[in-house]
Amino acid sequence: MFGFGQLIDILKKSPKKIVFTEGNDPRILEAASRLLASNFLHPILVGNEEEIYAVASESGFNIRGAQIIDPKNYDHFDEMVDLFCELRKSKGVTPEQARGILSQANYFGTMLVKMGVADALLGGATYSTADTVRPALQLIKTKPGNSIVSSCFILVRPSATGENEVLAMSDCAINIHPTEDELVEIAGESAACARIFGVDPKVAFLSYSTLGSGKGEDVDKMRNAAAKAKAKYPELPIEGEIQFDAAVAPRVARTKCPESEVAGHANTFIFPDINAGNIGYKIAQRLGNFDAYGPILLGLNAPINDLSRGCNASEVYSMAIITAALA
Ligand SMILES: CC(C)(COP(=O)(O)OP(=O)(O)OC[C@H]1O[C@@H](n2cnc3c(N)ncnc32)[C@H](O)[C@@H]1OP(=O)(O)O)[C@@H](O)C(=O)NCCC(=O)NCCS
Ligand SMILES: CC(=O)OP(=O)(O)O
Repeated sequence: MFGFGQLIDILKKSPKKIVFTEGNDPRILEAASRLLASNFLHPILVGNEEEIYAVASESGFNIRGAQIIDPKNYDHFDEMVDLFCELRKSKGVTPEQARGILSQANYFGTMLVKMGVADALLGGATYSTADTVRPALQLIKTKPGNSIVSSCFILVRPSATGENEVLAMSDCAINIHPTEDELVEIAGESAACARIFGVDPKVAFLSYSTLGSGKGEDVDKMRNAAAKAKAKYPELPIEGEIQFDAAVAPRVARTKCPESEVAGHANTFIFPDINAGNIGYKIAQRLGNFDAYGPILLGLNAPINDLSRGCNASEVYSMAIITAALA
């Protein structure tokens, strides 16, 4: 069963440094003050020191002991510029352009991870997902063996049995129109992510159709992706194409696809595109009383994660722990 205790235990054995790109956001400062009060995850705040301390003191958060790095007077800035130019040489970036780009906290923070100054990064409290993720895609790149970076939300809600109900939803944040093959990769990565959070994955490739009840290109895409995923991960219970009600409600499953071992019990949901995924996870979060952790980036070569701009300090704290523990 998923509990933050296990992730904190991992960090206690091997404390990590996490960089926050929005160092002067009150939600980040509240989370940083909580992290500083324990000793398993050390925050690095990007921004102007005076400004950060002013916001912290106005908001009543004690951030004494936090490392603050200001791109404007970073000792290793020249070294960072050189490395950036090397990494982006195929794009013909000049040192002057690099200096401008690296004065932005999202690029600067990502380079701190690339240079090994920080182990992990969390951003997106005010930066959009695109602006948080793009530097990572450009500089950190996909893991060997992966063709794309994608993402997963872990949704957690207390259930009547007292155990948490834990679900995984993908890709709600990165790939706008994933292809069949990308959906297969997203499913494999999401199932692996779900397992980390104690879920025994049962994967549903979602659609407006269940096993041929509806027709159309989008139905074909989810059916073909599910078939390819079954062939690629024979050990993984997979169903698709399948509607959400048949995926989660045993009574509906008995009517729509009685033979399926996944239908009625799915817990890892693959959405056809980002429209469905992003709307879907936010409905679960805002109307279904699930806590939503993510987007957790999958297939990226270093632990960097995004926040929703609607996040609160408690979500920042939890996402910081998730990000660093998965490092
Ligand atoms: C992720 C995203 C920002 C990338 O878009 P982009 O920056 O316009 O993409 P580009 O095609 O210019 O690619 C930029 C770089 O990222 C890489 N890239 C783009 N998508 C990628 C992916 N899914 N996986 C791995 N690398 C990717 C490209 O190869 C390129 O690398 P290069 O500069 O070294 O050649 C875009 O897909 C997006 O906006 N997704 C939706 C984000 C969003 O709004 N989510 C909703 C809220 S959570
Ligand atoms: C994940 C997500 O939807 O991010 P935002 O709310 O910041 O757009």
